[in-house]
Amino acid sequence: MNQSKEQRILNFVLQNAVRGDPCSVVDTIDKYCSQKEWAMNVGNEKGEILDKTVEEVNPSVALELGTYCGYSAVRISRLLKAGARLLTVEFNPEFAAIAKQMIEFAGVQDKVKLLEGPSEEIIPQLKKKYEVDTLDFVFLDHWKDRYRPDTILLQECNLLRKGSVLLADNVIFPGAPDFLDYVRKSPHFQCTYYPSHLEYMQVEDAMEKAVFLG
Ligand SMILES: C[C@H](C[C@H]1O[C@@H](n2cnc3c(N)ncnc32)[C@H](O)[C@@H]1O)NC(=O)c1cc(-c2ccc(F)cc2)cc(O)c1O
Ligand SMILES: [Mg+2]
Repeated sequence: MNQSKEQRILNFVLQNAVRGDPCSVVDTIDKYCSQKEWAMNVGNEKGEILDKTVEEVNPSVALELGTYCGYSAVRISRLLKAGARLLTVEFNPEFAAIAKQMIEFAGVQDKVKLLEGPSEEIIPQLKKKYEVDTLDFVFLDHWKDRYRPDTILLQECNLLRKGSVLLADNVIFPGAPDFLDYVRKSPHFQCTYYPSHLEYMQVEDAMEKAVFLG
């Protein structure tokens, strides 16, 4: 049976990146996806906005919604301080299997916990099952029409505290208009807009940062 695109991306990393070096894994995925096959990783341009936000927040507990192949899980976890952890959620079993191997090859498996299932089921389990108190940082990169309901769910589950930072990918393309409307109109969020481009393309995209005010 011929390989999936995600399997081809993983194989290219296994053959060309340096085991245990997260930066080389990130760079190798970007090389493959810009030169050979486009894929929906956050990419290097928006990845630098992600890096700056993670460095600014310096989270002890971070959540990612939408792991895909693990590109941003490796990108985020490489910046985490000792003892900090990233929980990343993916409901497609094929993608989760690829991401697990990507994370292990990069050598960040001790910082990353991959949770397989839909965000709407996993978010309500974070406190009791995954021993989360509150989240310092959340990267939203899953189905774009889930950003708003899952942001509300995070609030309902008391997973956000004063200063928790949400960063959302693709708020322009494919777009998350209801999420933008919600956080920008809410008195509980302070928002910042970061214009950028769709990964590996010259198409306009952007990221939105929403800081929870309590
Ligand atoms: C949604 C995907 C990312 C992943 O999210 C998982 N997922 C979903 N919903 C849930 C859930 N509810 N719980 C857990 N996991 C979940 C899924 O299985 C994918 O692996 N991301 C995108 O679709 C995406 C698409 C584009 C894009 C841009 C231009 C085009 F012409 C076409 C597509 C760009 C991007 O930057 C993206 O991020
Ligand atoms: Mg994205």
